[in-house]
Amino acid sequence: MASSMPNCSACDFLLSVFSSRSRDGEERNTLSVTLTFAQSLDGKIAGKDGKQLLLSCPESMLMTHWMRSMHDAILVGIGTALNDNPQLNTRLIPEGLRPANLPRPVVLDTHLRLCIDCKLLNNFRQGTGLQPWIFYSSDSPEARERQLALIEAGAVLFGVSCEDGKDLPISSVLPYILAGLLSISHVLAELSKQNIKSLMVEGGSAVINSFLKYAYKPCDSGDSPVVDTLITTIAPTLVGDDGTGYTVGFSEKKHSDVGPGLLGSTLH
Ligand SMILES: NC(=O)C1=CN([C@@H]2O[C@H](COP(=O)(O)OP(=O)(O)OC[C@H]3O[C@@H](n4cnc5c(N)ncnc54)[C@H](O)[C@@H]3O)[C@@H](O)[C@H]2O)C=CC1
Ligand SMILES: Nc1nc(O)c(N)c(N[C@@H]2O[C@H](COP(=O)(O)O)[C@@H](O)[C@H]2O)n1
Repeated sequence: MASSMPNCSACDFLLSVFSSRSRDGEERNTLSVTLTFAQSLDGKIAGKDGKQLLLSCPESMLMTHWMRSMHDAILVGIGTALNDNPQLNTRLIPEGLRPANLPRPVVLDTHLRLCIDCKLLNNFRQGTGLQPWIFYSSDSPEARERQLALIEAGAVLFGVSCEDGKDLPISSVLPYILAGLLSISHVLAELSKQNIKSLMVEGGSAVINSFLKYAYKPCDSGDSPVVDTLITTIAPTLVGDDGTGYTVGFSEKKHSDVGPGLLGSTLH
């Protein structure tokens, strides 16, 4: 893939970030995870009540689409799927340059709330997107109905268990369980089983929190950290306190290869 990328600032930036990592991934033969999102200077990824914001400049949006083209699958949470109705495709790459292989859309949707007429399913039905993979964890009769409706609409479903919150203080366990957060290690293990070698995680805030929580901690099944690469787009704007942000901080552990890149008006 990398060899077919044209000379442009977005591609140069991505090649500089990923060239060493792909060698690592090949050697380790494991799933590589990129966590990436756009934020304001004051750390917000969306406006009040989750209002979708265009934080990336055009150069940075193009970089994001090139980055999508370098991954086998793109993951978002159901909050983002319902709020933004994203396509998670590579349509901003000019047609002659756009790689033929499309990334697989993946949604973490504990209670199977995805709309059957969302763009992800519409694109699949129209032949312009891969079948979305939905990870869920519900066994109620209503969930059974939703399963059938989503399968009929074109989704592929994977049942996984939820995080049990065993590392949390006792007072936080109940709200955590009620939130129904799927086990990230189980989701990643299933994606690996399905031959996904590279995963790009785009958000939203709860999903970013989950991946930051696990970023520098080994999964149950392996020794490597879950997140291999973190790319944050920082837009020169302020959203304010009522905006939506992530709440989990970054670990103090030393990071290797930290570096900035400027594309258009945004820093990465
Ligand atoms: N600026 C950016 O780059 C991006 C911004 N966004 C924004 O994020 C907002 C949506 O964020 P949220 O409402 O927090 O929704 P989200 O997209 O993070 O989805 C959260 C939901 O996913 C489900 N889920 C299942 N397993 C989970 C797990 N292990 N960890 C976390 N969630 C899990 C739960 O039902 C949870 O409520 C929107 O306003 C959207 O515009 C979304 C993506 C990127
Ligand atoms: N890179 C980036 N910059 C922003 O300013 C954004 N708001 C986002 N949002 C993410 O992109 C999804 C929309 O994807 P499509 O354009 O529909 O393919 C949105 O759901 C967020 O995940 N990203």
